[in-house]
Amino acid sequence: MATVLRRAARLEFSGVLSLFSASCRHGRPYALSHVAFNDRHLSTSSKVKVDLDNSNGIAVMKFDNPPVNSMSLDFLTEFSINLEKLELDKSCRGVILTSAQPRIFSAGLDIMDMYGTSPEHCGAFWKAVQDMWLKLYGYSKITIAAINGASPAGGCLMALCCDYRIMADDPRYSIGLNETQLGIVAPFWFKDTLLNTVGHRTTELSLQMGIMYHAHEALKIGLVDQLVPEGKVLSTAVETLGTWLAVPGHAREISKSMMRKPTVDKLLANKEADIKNFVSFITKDSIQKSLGMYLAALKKKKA
Ligand SMILES: CCCCC/C=C/C(=O)SCCNC(=O)CCNC(=O)[C@H](O)C(C)(C)COP(=O)(O)OP(=O)(O)OC[C@H]1O[C@@H](n2cnc3c(N)ncnc32)[C@H](O)[C@@H]1OP(=O)(O)O
Repeated sequence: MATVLRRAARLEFSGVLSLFSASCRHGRPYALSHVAFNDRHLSTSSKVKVDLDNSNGIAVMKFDNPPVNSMSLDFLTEFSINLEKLELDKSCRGVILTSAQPRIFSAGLDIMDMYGTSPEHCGAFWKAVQDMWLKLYGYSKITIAAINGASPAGGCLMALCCDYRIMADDPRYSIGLNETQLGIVAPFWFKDTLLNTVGHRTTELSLQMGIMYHAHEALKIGLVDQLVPEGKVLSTAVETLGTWLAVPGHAREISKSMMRKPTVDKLLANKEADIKNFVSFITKDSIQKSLGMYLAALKKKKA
Protein backbone atom coordinates (compact mmCIF):
# COMPACT_ATOMS: atom_id res chain seq x y z
CA MET A 1 0.00 0.00 0.00
CA ALA A 2 2.76 2.43 1.02
CA THR A 3 4.67 1.59 -2.18
CA VAL A 4 1.58 2.23 -4.28
CA LEU A 5 1.04 5.56 -2.58
CA ARG A 6 4.70 6.53 -3.05
CA ARG A 7 4.53 5.57 -6.74
CA ALA A 8 1.30 7.57 -7.14
CA ALA A 9 2.99 10.56 -5.48
CA ARG A 10 5.95 10.27 -7.87
CA LEU A 11 3.65 10.05 -10.88
CA GLU A 12 1.64 13.09 -9.73
CA PHE A 13 4.89 14.99 -9.23
CA SER A 14 6.13 14.16 -12.71
CA GLY A 15 2.69 15.26 -13.96
CA VAL A 16 3.14 18.64 -12.35
CA LEU A 17 6.69 18.95 -13.65
CA SER A 18 5.54 18.16 -17.20
CA LEU A 19 2.99 20.91 -16.72
CA PHE A 20 5.85 23.19 -15.77
CA SER A 21 7.65 22.46 -19.02
CA ALA A 22 4.36 22.95 -20.93
CA SER A 23 4.20 26.42 -19.42
CA CYS A 24 7.77 27.13 -20.59
CA ARG A 25 6.96 25.90 -24.06
CA HIS A 26 4.28 28.56 -24.32
CA GLY A 27 7.09 31.02 -24.46
CA ARG A 28 6.47 32.78 -21.17
CA PRO A 29 9.65 33.24 -19.16
CA TYR A 30 9.38 31.21 -15.98
CA ALA A 31 12.02 31.32 -13.31
CA LEU A 32 11.54 28.70 -10.64
CA SER A 33 13.98 29.76 -8.00
CA HIS A 34 15.41 27.60 -5.26
CA VAL A 35 12.79 27.05 -2.59
CA ALA A 36 14.14 25.72 0.68
CA PHE A 37 11.71 24.59 3.32
CA ASN A 38 14.29 23.60 5.95
CA ASP A 39 13.91 26.52 8.29
CA ARG A 40 11.46 29.39 8.41
CA HIS A 41 11.77 30.34 4.82
CA LEU A 42 10.16 32.50 2.20
CA SER A 43 10.14 31.17 -1.33
CA THR A 44 11.31 33.66 -3.92
CA SER A 45 9.04 32.45 -6.70
CA SER A 46 7.00 35.22 -8.17
CA LYS A 47 3.26 34.63 -8.06
CA VAL A 48 2.84 32.45 -4.98
CA LYS A 49 4.85 33.26 -1.87
CA VAL A 50 5.44 30.36 0.48
CA ASP A 51 6.39 30.79 4.12
CA LEU A 52 6.89 27.63 6.14
CA ASP A 53 7.22 28.10 9.90
CA ASN A 54 9.23 25.20 11.23
CA SER A 55 8.21 25.89 14.82
CA ASN A 56 4.66 24.70 14.10
CA GLY A 57 4.86 23.06 10.65
CA ILE A 58 2.39 25.55 9.16
CA ALA A 59 3.00 26.85 5.64
CA VAL A 60 1.27 29.97 4.37
CA MET A 61 0.88 30.26 0.61
CA LYS A 62 0.11 33.85 -0.39
CA PHE A 63 -1.21 34.56 -3.86
CA ASP A 64 0.63 37.52 -5.28
CA ASN A 65 -0.43 37.97 -8.87
CA PRO A 66 -1.58 41.58 -9.23
CA PRO A 67 -3.98 43.12 -9.88
CA VAL A 68 -6.56 40.44 -9.00
CA ASN A 69 -4.71 37.13 -8.44
CA SER A 70 -6.21 35.66 -11.60
CA MET A 71 -5.14 32.07 -12.10
CA SER A 72 -3.11 32.07 -15.27
CA LEU A 73 -1.27 29.04 -16.61
CA ASP A 74 1.93 30.32 -14.97
CA PHE A 75 0.19 30.97 -11.65
CA LEU A 76 -1.42 27.52 -11.60
CA THR A 77 1.85 25.82 -12.49
CA GLU A 78 3.75 27.62 -9.77
CA PHE A 79 0.97 26.95 -7.26
CA SER A 80 0.88 23.21 -7.99
CA ILE A 81 4.67 22.83 -7.83
CA ASN A 82 4.82 24.59 -4.46
CA LEU A 83 1.92 22.57 -3.10
CA GLU A 84 3.57 19.36 -4.22
CA LYS A 85 6.86 20.35 -2.57
CA LEU A 86 5.07 21.05 0.69
CA GLU A 87 3.32 17.70 0.54
CA LEU A 88 6.65 15.93 0.16
CA ASP A 89 8.25 18.00 2.92
CA LYS A 90 7.95 16.12 6.22
CA SER A 91 8.38 19.31 8.26
CA CYS A 92 5.17 20.76 6.77
CA ARG A 93 1.98 19.66 8.57
CA GLY A 94 -0.63 21.96 7.07
CA VAL A 95 -1.10 24.72 4.51
CA ILE A 96 -3.01 28.00 4.63
CA LEU A 97 -4.03 29.68 1.36
CA THR A 98 -4.48 33.43 1.39
CA SER A 99 -3.90 36.54 -0.69
CA ALA A 100 -1.19 39.19 -0.65
CA GLN A 101 -3.44 41.47 -2.74
CA PRO A 102 -5.79 43.90 -0.99
CA ARG A 103 -9.55 43.09 -1.19
CA ILE A 104 -9.16 40.09 -3.49
CA PHE A 105 -8.56 36.44 -2.65
CA SER A 106 -8.60 35.47 -6.32
CA ALA A 107 -10.59 36.60 -9.37
CA GLY A 108 -10.69 32.98 -10.54
CA LEU A 109 -9.31 31.55 -13.72
CA ASP A 110 -7.52 34.01 -15.95
CA ILE A 111 -10.03 34.80 -18.66
CA MET A 112 -7.19 35.91 -20.93
CA ASP A 113 -5.97 32.28 -21.02
CA MET A 114 -9.37 31.27 -22.44
CA TYR A 115 -10.15 34.24 -24.67
CA GLY A 116 -8.61 34.46 -28.14
CA THR A 117 -5.98 31.79 -27.44
CA SER A 118 -5.22 28.68 -29.50
CA PRO A 119 -6.86 25.29 -28.82
CA GLU A 120 -3.40 24.00 -27.77
CA HIS A 121 -3.05 26.76 -25.21
CA CYS A 122 -6.60 26.16 -23.94
CA GLY A 123 -5.76 22.45 -23.54
CA ALA A 124 -2.54 23.13 -21.59
CA PHE A 125 -4.38 25.69 -19.47
CA TRP A 126 -7.21 23.30 -18.65
CA LYS A 127 -4.75 20.54 -17.71
CA ALA A 128 -3.16 23.00 -15.27
CA VAL A 129 -6.59 23.73 -13.76
CA GLN A 130 -7.29 20.00 -13.43
CA ASP A 131 -3.88 19.35 -11.86
CA MET A 132 -4.36 22.15 -9.34
CA TRP A 133 -7.76 20.72 -8.36
CA LEU A 134 -6.56 17.10 -8.21
CA LYS A 135 -3.62 18.05 -6.00
CA LEU A 136 -5.55 20.39 -3.69
CA TYR A 137 -8.82 18.47 -3.33
CA GLY A 138 -6.92 15.23 -2.77
CA TYR A 139 -4.24 16.80 -0.56
CA SER A 140 -3.11 14.60 2.31
CA LYS A 141 -2.21 17.47 4.64
CA ILE A 142 -4.61 19.92 6.28
CA THR A 143 -5.56 22.92 4.16
CA ILE A 144 -7.31 26.09 5.30
CA ALA A 145 -8.52 28.94 3.10
CA ALA A 146 -8.06 32.36 4.69
CA ILE A 147 -10.35 34.29 2.35
CA ASN A 148 -9.39 37.93 2.70
CA GLY A 149 -11.30 39.32 -0.26
CA ALA A 150 -13.51 38.61 -3.26
CA SER A 151 -13.48 35.03 -4.44
CA PRO A 152 -15.43 34.34 -7.64
CA ALA A 153 -15.43 31.12 -9.71
CA GLY A 154 -11.95 29.52 -9.69
CA GLY A 155 -11.15 31.47 -6.49
CA CYS A 156 -14.20 29.92 -4.86
CA LEU A 157 -13.21 26.49 -6.21
CA MET A 158 -9.77 26.75 -4.65
CA ALA A 159 -11.29 27.72 -1.29
CA LEU A 160 -13.81 24.87 -1.57
CA CYS A 161 -10.94 22.40 -2.03
CA CYS A 162 -9.62 23.28 1.42
CA ASP A 163 -10.66 21.50 4.61
CA TYR A 164 -11.90 24.68 6.31
CA ARG A 165 -12.78 28.19 5.13
CA ILE A 166 -12.42 31.39 7.14
CA MET A 167 -13.66 34.54 5.43
CA ALA A 168 -13.28 38.23 6.19
CA ASP A 169 -16.52 39.61 7.62
CA ASP A 170 -16.88 42.42 5.13
CA PRO A 171 -20.00 43.18 3.05
CA ARG A 172 -17.79 44.16 0.09
CA TYR A 173 -16.55 40.59 -0.35
CA SER A 174 -18.44 37.84 -2.07
CA ILE A 175 -17.77 34.26 -3.06
CA GLY A 176 -19.40 31.76 -5.42
CA LEU A 177 -19.29 29.82 -8.66
CA ASN A 178 -20.59 32.54 -11.00
CA GLU A 179 -19.64 30.84 -14.29
CA THR A 180 -23.13 31.05 -15.83
CA GLN A 181 -22.93 34.83 -15.53
CA LEU A 182 -20.03 34.67 -18.00
CA GLY A 183 -22.04 32.43 -20.34
CA ILE A 184 -19.88 29.41 -19.48
CA VAL A 185 -20.66 26.24 -17.59
CA ALA A 186 -18.84 24.99 -14.49
CA PRO A 187 -17.61 21.45 -15.26
CA PHE A 188 -18.81 18.41 -13.30
CA TRP A 189 -15.89 18.46 -10.86
CA PHE A 190 -16.49 22.13 -9.95
CA LYS A 191 -20.14 21.14 -9.41
CA ASP A 192 -19.18 18.11 -7.31
CA THR A 193 -16.86 20.17 -5.11
CA LEU A 194 -19.69 22.62 -4.34
CA LEU A 195 -22.25 19.82 -3.97
CA ASN A 196 -20.05 18.00 -1.44
CA THR A 197 -19.91 21.19 0.61
CA VAL A 198 -23.38 22.78 0.49
CA GLY A 199 -25.72 20.03 -0.75
CA HIS A 200 -27.86 19.46 -3.82
CA ARG A 201 -30.53 22.17 -3.72
CA THR A 202 -28.14 24.99 -2.88
CA THR A 203 -25.75 23.83 -5.61
CA GLU A 204 -28.57 23.74 -8.14
CA LEU A 205 -29.66 27.30 -7.35
CA SER A 206 -26.11 28.47 -7.07
CA LEU A 207 -24.90 27.11 -10.41
CA GLN A 208 -27.96 27.95 -12.49
CA MET A 209 -28.06 31.53 -11.28
CA GLY A 210 -24.28 31.98 -10.97
CA ILE A 211 -24.81 33.39 -7.48
CA MET A 212 -22.08 35.35 -5.73
CA TYR A 213 -22.78 35.19 -1.97
CA HIS A 214 -21.89 37.96 0.44
CA ALA A 215 -19.87 36.75 3.42
CA HIS A 216 -22.91 36.38 5.73
CA GLU A 217 -24.93 34.47 3.12
CA ALA A 218 -21.92 32.25 2.41
CA LEU A 219 -21.73 31.40 6.12
CA LYS A 220 -25.47 30.69 6.23
CA ILE A 221 -25.35 28.14 3.40
CA GLY A 222 -22.12 26.54 4.67
CA LEU A 223 -19.99 27.73 1.77
CA VAL A 224 -17.62 29.13 4.38
CA ASP A 225 -17.21 27.92 7.95
CA GLN A 226 -16.39 31.07 9.89
CA LEU A 227 -16.36 34.85 9.55
CA VAL A 228 -13.85 37.03 11.39
CA PRO A 229 -12.74 40.66 11.05
CA GLU A 230 -10.38 41.04 8.09
CA GLY A 231 -7.34 41.71 10.29
CA LYS A 232 -7.86 38.37 12.04
CA VAL A 233 -8.35 36.08 9.05
CA LEU A 234 -4.78 34.79 8.93
CA SER A 235 -4.22 34.52 12.69
CA THR A 236 -7.54 32.64 13.07
CA ALA A 237 -6.46 30.29 10.29
CA VAL A 238 -3.19 29.57 12.11
CA GLU A 239 -5.08 28.96 15.39
CA THR A 240 -7.62 26.71 13.66
CA LEU A 241 -4.92 24.71 11.96
CA GLY A 242 -3.39 24.14 15.40
CA THR A 243 -6.70 22.60 16.54
CA TRP A 244 -6.83 20.35 13.47
CA LEU A 245 -3.24 19.26 14.11
CA ALA A 246 -4.29 17.94 17.52
CA VAL A 247 -6.37 15.22 15.80
CA PRO A 248 -4.45 11.98 15.14
CA GLY A 249 -3.07 12.65 11.65
CA HIS A 250 -3.41 9.19 10.16
CA ALA A 251 -7.09 8.87 11.09
CA ARG A 252 -7.87 12.38 9.82
CA GLU A 253 -6.08 11.76 6.55
CA ILE A 254 -7.88 8.48 5.86
CA SER A 255 -11.23 10.09 6.74
CA LYS A 256 -10.55 12.91 4.29
CA SER A 257 -9.58 10.50 1.56
CA MET A 258 -12.70 8.38 2.24
CA MET A 259 -14.90 11.45 1.72
CA ARG A 260 -13.11 12.84 -1.35
CA LYS A 261 -11.59 9.93 -3.27
CA PRO A 262 -14.72 9.03 -5.27
CA THR A 263 -14.95 12.63 -6.52
CA VAL A 264 -11.23 12.73 -7.37
CA ASP A 265 -11.40 9.35 -9.12
CA LYS A 266 -14.25 10.58 -11.33
CA LEU A 267 -12.04 13.25 -12.87
CA LEU A 268 -8.98 10.98 -13.00
CA ALA A 269 -11.02 8.54 -15.10
CA ASN A 270 -12.16 11.32 -17.45
CA LYS A 271 -9.21 13.70 -17.59
CA GLU A 272 -8.57 13.55 -21.33
CA ALA A 273 -12.25 13.68 -22.29
CA ASP A 274 -12.72 16.63 -19.95
CA ILE A 275 -9.86 18.52 -21.64
CA LYS A 276 -11.36 17.79 -25.08
CA ASN A 277 -14.80 18.96 -23.91
CA PHE A 278 -13.36 22.13 -22.49
CA VAL A 279 -11.36 22.99 -25.61
CA SER A 280 -14.26 22.36 -27.95
CA PHE A 281 -16.63 24.38 -25.70
CA ILE A 282 -14.41 27.35 -24.96
CA THR A 283 -13.25 27.85 -28.57
CA LYS A 284 -16.83 28.05 -29.91
CA ASP A 285 -17.58 31.42 -31.48
CA SER A 286 -20.64 31.95 -29.29
CA ILE A 287 -18.66 31.26 -26.09
CA GLN A 288 -15.78 33.48 -27.18
CA LYS A 289 -18.33 36.20 -27.83
CA SER A 290 -19.78 35.82 -24.30
CA LEU A 291 -16.30 36.02 -22.77
CA GLY A 292 -15.51 39.11 -24.85
CA MET A 293 -18.71 40.78 -23.67
CA TYR A 294 -17.95 39.88 -20.04
CA LEU A 295 -14.43 41.35 -20.31
CA ALA A 296 -15.83 44.51 -21.89
CA ALA A 297 -18.36 44.81 -19.04
CA LEU A 298 -15.53 44.48 -16.50
CA LYS A 299 -13.65 47.31 -18.17
CA LYS A 300 -16.80 49.44 -18.55
CA LYS A 301 -17.48 49.11 -14.82
CA LYS A 302 -14.19 50.96 -14.26
CA ALA A 303 -14.91 53.79 -16.68
C1 LIG B 1 -16.12 24.99 -19.39
C2 LIG B 1 -15.66 26.32 -18.92
C3 LIG B 1 -15.43 26.37 -17.43
C4 LIG B 1 -14.57 27.50 -17.04
C5 LIG B 1 -14.59 27.73 -15.56
C6 LIG B 1 -14.20 29.12 -15.27
C7 LIG B 1 -13.84 29.52 -14.09
C8 LIG B 1 -13.41 30.90 -13.81
O1 LIG B 1 -12.81 31.15 -12.80
S1 LIG B 1 -13.74 32.12 -14.96
C9 LIG B 1 -13.29 33.65 -14.18
C10 LIG B 1 -14.43 34.18 -13.40
N1 LIG B 1 -14.06 35.38 -12.68
C11 LIG B 1 -14.84 36.43 -12.58
O2 LIG B 1 -15.95 36.47 -13.05
C12 LIG B 1 -14.25 37.58 -11.83
C13 LIG B 1 -14.18 38.79 -12.68
N2 LIG B 1 -13.58 39.90 -11.95
C14 LIG B 1 -14.24 40.64 -11.06
O3 LIG B 1 -15.38 40.43 -10.72
C15 LIG B 1 -13.46 41.79 -10.48
O4 LIG B 1 -12.35 42.03 -11.29
C16 LIG B 1 -12.99 41.58 -9.02
C17 LIG B 1 -14.21 41.61 -8.08
C18 LIG B 1 -12.24 40.28 -8.84
C19 LIG B 1 -12.04 42.74 -8.65
O5 LIG B 1 -12.67 43.97 -8.89
P1 LIG B 1 -11.80 45.31 -8.98
O6 LIG B 1 -10.89 45.41 -7.82
O7 LIG B 1 -12.77 46.44 -9.19
O8 LIG B 1 -10.86 45.11 -10.24
P2 LIG B 1 -11.24 45.24 -11.79
O9 LIG B 1 -12.56 44.62 -12.06
O10 LIG B 1 -11.07 46.65 -12.21
O11 LIG B 1 -10.14 44.31 -12.45
C20 LIG B 1 -8.79 44.73 -12.62
C21 LIG B 1 -8.24 44.18 -13.91
O12 LIG B 1 -8.23 42.75 -13.83
C22 LIG B 1 -8.97 42.19 -14.93
N3 LIG B 1 -9.60 40.93 -14.47
C23 LIG B 1 -10.47 40.78 -13.48
N4 LIG B 1 -10.79 39.49 -13.33
C24 LIG B 1 -10.09 38.81 -14.26
C25 LIG B 1 -9.99 37.41 -14.60
N5 LIG B 1 -10.68 36.46 -13.96
N6 LIG B 1 -9.18 37.09 -15.61
C26 LIG B 1 -8.46 38.02 -16.28
N7 LIG B 1 -8.52 39.35 -15.99
C27 LIG B 1 -9.33 39.73 -15.00
C28 LIG B 1 -9.99 43.27 -15.26
O13 LIG B 1 -10.49 43.09 -16.56
C29 LIG B 1 -9.14 44.51 -15.11
O14 LIG B 1 -8.32 44.61 -16.25
P3 LIG B 1 -7.89 46.02 -16.85
O15 LIG B 1 -9.17 46.75 -17.18
O16 LIG B 1 -7.07 45.71 -18.06
O17 LIG B 1 -7.12 46.71 -15.75
